[in-house]
Amino acid sequence: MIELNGAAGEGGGQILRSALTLSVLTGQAFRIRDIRANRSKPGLMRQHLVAVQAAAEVCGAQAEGAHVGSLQLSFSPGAIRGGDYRFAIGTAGSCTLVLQTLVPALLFADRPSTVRVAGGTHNPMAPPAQFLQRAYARALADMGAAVGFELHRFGFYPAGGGAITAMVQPCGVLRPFEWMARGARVAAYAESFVAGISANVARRELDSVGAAMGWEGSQLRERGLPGEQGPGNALLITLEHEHVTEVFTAIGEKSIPSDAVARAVVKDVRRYLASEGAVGEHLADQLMLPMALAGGGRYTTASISLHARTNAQVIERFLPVRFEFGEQGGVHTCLVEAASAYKPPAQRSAVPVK
Ligand SMILES: Nc1ncnc2c1ncn2[C@@H]1O[C@H](COP(=O)(O)OP(=O)(O)OP(=O)(O)O)[C@@H](O)[C@H]1O
Repeated sequence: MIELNGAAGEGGGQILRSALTLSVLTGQAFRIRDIRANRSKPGLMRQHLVAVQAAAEVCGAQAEGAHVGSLQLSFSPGAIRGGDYRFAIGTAGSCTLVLQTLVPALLFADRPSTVRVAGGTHNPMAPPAQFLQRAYARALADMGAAVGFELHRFGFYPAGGGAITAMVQPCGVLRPFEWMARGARVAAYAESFVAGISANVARRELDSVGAAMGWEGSQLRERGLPGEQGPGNALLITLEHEHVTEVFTAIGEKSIPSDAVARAVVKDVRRYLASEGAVGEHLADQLMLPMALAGGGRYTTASISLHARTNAQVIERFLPVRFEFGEQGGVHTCLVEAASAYKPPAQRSAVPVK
């Protein structure tokens, strides 16, 4: 039984999600205490609970302590089964974070899977659906994984009501990959999605982005959505480079002027472009688990977050891998080393136990 402290390091829901994915894959049970203990609403929130329930369903696990507000959880996994799954968060909690818990596990299932999750699709502090479609799926494809994401309907806080489906093909084994430079620019554009609020919001946000970035015409895309998918607003900037695609996001709120929403996303884009790092802050922490499964990999980024370091520590508890972080000339590197790539139980002689 692996014992985890849910308040260690950055102390967020990621500790739980990485543990769930790796428990399903390695067959190792775990117990976690002090889940999100330092957060203003500690313990399991709906999004985390659905991640637990979803992970349990895909492998027939036993879970104790799986209820909203719970600070402790025990999880004993069974064998993973591919198939067609549906989960509903029931609030605007993030669908994408639930999907990121299941997708790496289902890559090693016995057959293809689809997973439809209903809830929030464009939340602050979580990847928006387009991040999964453009940035995350592309990086997984670099490692040999065929994963697609379909956004059926937007879901914004507080109503939720959005839905995304992940389509996952078993990959057999992931291959190590290196993202050391982003390469030449292929495309750059901003999109403002508005649902149930004035189209002027989108226009003002895009005008501000255009002025700040020197962009015009088709680089500034107004995306009006059916009113019943709102009210809500998300401003996204996508940068497609030769080797990496990044998506930067700001979620509009009633109390925040359009100009401030635009400034927030432009600041993140400028920070990324000012660095030689290939991947942005969020992709950096999301690549770590698949890289560990691939048994190797490396990337450069502007800085390594506490979130990423905490994630590395959790991954190292489940897999015989070692993360190393370095820095040269202001560019940070994350390297993962392992004797071999992860293989599902049918292909390996023994479950890797640390
Ligand atoms: N704008 C964004 N674009 C892409 N990914 C994002 C963005 N904002 C946050 N993320 C990702 O969402 C994940 C959030 O993890 P985190 O543990 O903070 O979430 P949580 O479960 O909501 O936890 P908590 O509320 O405990 O902090 C991280 O992988 C982070 O990189």
